[in-house]
Amino acid sequence: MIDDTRQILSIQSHVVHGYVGNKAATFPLQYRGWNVDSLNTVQFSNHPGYGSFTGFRDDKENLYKIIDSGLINGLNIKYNAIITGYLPSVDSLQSISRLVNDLCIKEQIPWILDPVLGDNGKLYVDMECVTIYKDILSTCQVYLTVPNQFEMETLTGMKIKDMDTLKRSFQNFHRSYPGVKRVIVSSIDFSMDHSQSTDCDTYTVAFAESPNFDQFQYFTVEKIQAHFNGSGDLFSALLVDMLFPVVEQSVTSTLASAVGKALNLTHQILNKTYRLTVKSVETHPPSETETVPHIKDLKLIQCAELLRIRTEDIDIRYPLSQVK
Ligand SMILES: Nc1ncnc2c1ncn2[C@@H]1O[C@H](COP(=O)(O)OP(=O)(O)OP(=O)(O)O)[C@@H](O)[C@H]1O
Repeated sequence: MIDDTRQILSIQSHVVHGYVGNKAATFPLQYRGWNVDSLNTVQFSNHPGYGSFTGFRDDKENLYKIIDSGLINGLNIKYNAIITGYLPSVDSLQSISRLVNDLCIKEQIPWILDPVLGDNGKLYVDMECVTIYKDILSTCQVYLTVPNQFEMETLTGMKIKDMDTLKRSFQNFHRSYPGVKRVIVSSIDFSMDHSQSTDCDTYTVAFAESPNFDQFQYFTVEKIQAHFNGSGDLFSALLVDMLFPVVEQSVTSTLASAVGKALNLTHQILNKTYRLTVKSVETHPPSETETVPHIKDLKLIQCAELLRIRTEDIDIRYPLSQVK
């Protein structure tokens, strides 16, 4: 019998309660046939979105030793992919990124980098991390990066207001970070710019790949009227799965089809989470500062059956467009 499991190193945050970071990525990946080596960069009681939390951050020496002496030189593990998310300090971001870059180049491992900087106009890391991420992206070999709109704007130094500025931001990105092969901007909300009379019932998920960052493709996706924690971590985990299916299954041939399938599955999970949370949403309406309900915990366990679907059976439900 052929062992067709794949092996991933997932370097992300951990919460004891809830589903963000490694907790959002591990279960879906395991369910879809991956051996997940999850290296937790922090251990917090819960997502900071709850308003309060306790816990601790691991330091760069520990994280470095676990990867270098433990997993790579100790056990000689060969990974099919490495994903990096939240790293808790400037030091750990710098040293772990260098280590992962060297390893990925030496062993030809695809590196999926989530440049965790912030969301909705706000930085939630030290300002210095922006400089470090810029440095990493301009000097390293990255298979795929998945910034959200705010992160793309921060990394390219320009606001994304419409298709024209989005196009320029992809061009700027490629000029500044030529070693990054693929970029997917996970959710662009043109209605955030109140001077634009765009409809706010949809998101745009846009992507471009080397060598041609002068053109990009995008899906227009219907918005669920809620703010979810962990959706980005879930989406990048599912993307990895769609990009590297087991050899015996039909191979997902294009970035567009991998994005389309990952979006479909993400949305089914978010929709089910929304439905299952609706009762408590009704009893806990959005606060005065929020315009939509804040759903802090994905209902991943209740969505287990959704995760069983074979990659080739997942439809691409959203319209795909291209800008040249
Ligand atoms: N309210 C929503 N309605 C529909 N889709 C959503 C919604 N929120 C997130 N998504 C989907 O999940 C994907 C990833 O979410 P998002 O872009 O918000 O990630 P993120 O900002 O990195 O999130 P986080 O870091 O909080 O997990 C998006 O591409 C989008 O398709």
